Amino acid sequence: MAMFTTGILVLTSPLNTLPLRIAPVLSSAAQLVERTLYVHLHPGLILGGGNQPRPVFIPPVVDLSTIISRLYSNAADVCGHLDVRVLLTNVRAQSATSSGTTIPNGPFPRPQSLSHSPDVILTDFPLQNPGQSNQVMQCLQSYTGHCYVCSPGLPSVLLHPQLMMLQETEDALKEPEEEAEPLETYSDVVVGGTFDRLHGAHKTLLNISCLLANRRFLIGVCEKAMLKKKVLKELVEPYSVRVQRLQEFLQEIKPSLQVEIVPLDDPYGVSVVDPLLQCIVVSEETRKGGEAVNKKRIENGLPALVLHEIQLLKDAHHTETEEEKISSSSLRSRLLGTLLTPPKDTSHLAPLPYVIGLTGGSGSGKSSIARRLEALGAVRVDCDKLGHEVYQPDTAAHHRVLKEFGSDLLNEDKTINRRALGRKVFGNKERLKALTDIVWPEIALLVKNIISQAREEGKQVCVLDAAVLLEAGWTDMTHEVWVTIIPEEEAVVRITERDGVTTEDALRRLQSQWSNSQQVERANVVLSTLWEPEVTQKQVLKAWKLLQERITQRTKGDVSS
Ligand SMILES: CC(=O)SCCNC(=O)CCNC(=O)[C@H](O)C(C)(C)COP(=O)(O)OP(=O)(O)OC[C@H]1O[C@@H](n2cnc3c(N)ncnc32)[C@H](O)[C@@H]1OP(=O)(O)O
Repeated sequence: MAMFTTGILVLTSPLNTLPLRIAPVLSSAAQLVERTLYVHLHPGLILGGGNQPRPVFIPPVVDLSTIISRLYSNAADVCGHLDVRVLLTNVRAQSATSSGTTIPNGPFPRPQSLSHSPDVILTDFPLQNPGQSNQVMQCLQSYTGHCYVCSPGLPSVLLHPQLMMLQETEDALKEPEEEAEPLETYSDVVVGGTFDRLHGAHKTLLNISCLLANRRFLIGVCEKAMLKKKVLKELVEPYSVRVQRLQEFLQEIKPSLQVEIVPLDDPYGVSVVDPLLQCIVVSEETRKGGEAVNKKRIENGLPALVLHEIQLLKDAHHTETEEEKISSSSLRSRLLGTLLTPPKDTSHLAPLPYVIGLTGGSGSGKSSIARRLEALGAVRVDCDKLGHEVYQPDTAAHHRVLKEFGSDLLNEDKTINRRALGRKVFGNKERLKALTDIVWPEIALLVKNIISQAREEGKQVCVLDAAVLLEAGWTDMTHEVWVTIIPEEEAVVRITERDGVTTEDALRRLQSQWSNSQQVERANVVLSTLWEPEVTQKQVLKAWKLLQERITQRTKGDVSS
């Protein structure tokens, strides 16, 4: 059970033993800290050795970048819930300052204030003997207080007092430590990316870029035009949110850097015109993009950038359908079926049956999801079908539709030719509105009757399977809105194959409905039928399980109030 919200972990193990210690140290830290774990690197720091150690600048070396990757990769494996941030305030190339001039490193700056105030200090420093513990903790508090703004008397915890670890360190120290290989650094460094839901791989890229940059760090962040091909693009966080997260992260990681964040509308952005840039940081996947940037720079008469490649982090928790690397697409797909935004106030509705308004573009698989929910116990209300019922001959709607759209719509058996009616209204906003003004109130009455009947029968959940629930303003009838999405190209293929209509007709129909993004904005839960049926089923089971928990919580609340 975690006892603290935010911790600072001061890592003191020498660079040659640190890699082995990271995973156990992070696991121990994760048992104490529940939200943010700042990591301060000071390899070889001696605590409690007589002299009070002071923070000093340490040079960027190749091993340090390996440690950073290892830290984020192990953090993703052993403490995925923690927001880990490796602080580089104390890492500086000998000759570099924030202005880029070449003077030797000055004194260590004033203590840095952190956005989350720490409530515990942790260290991997091994005790020489158990009696030394108080002295080491005092030393740790004083050292950390010189680096970061901390409240006085913060508790400190020694994570590895075990003799076993001490032995291991001593053994390692007996081996001659190799001279650390310096890392080539640059005044101006650039990276590009979407940076959706900042994860360990992003943080590695950003931290290593900060390690490489002495003066300025330029980041191109993908705007809408660059997101078209992304999986579940509708769930990508808004540009402003992504930028704000980056700014907050980088401000803490290396406050001395000049950080510039610019929108990226094409794969190159300013990287091909900025003469001051020296290095671009890429991954195995984006190396080709980096090479393309250099080609353009040379065409533009600018020097090529050094390509610094970092390794992609593996995602130990990835499922069969997800990518092996840590990726934002996997994070987005894990959101499917979960509650993205809490339900609005629905005190005007009877608490049960709990009504889910399930909507989504034509061909998005909404009805197949509704049937899966029905199999789990929900009452399914098929609004398309109810819509067809209101056209029955000798009903008010039948007469009004013929009056409005012409009697040429009549089949021989006096029923309305819906396909022909569809051709008249889909793609023509005014005509469609004329139709829905007639039929929506009628369909809504039928829906309300079914919900009342479900209530009388003691049913817990009703699912309104309604293609244009949001457009019709029917959210007032529902406790939650669930939206199914698939890319438009896929929807067109499904519609043409299923309904035997042309691509143009399919597109016209889709354009008569709200876009995926507009629907997702109003969704409490999002689902997608883009993958195999088993994947859809897993999402539905997850959504159903979480829904049951919400309903139980609500009913408990109602009973106790
Ligand atoms: C609020 C609601 O969602 S009620 C349910 C939707 N019904 C309506 O809005 C009533 C108006 N629409 C209609 O009466 C019929 O769709 C007609 C007459 C236009 C066409 O009838 P049909 O050719 O039998 O087609 P059908 O009713 O199966 O609809 C075809 C597709 O258009 C969608 N659609 C239906 N109405 C609308 C509408 N008003 N706007 C946009 N798309 C619509 C349907 O959801 C369906 O797509 P999907 O099954 O992939 O989700």
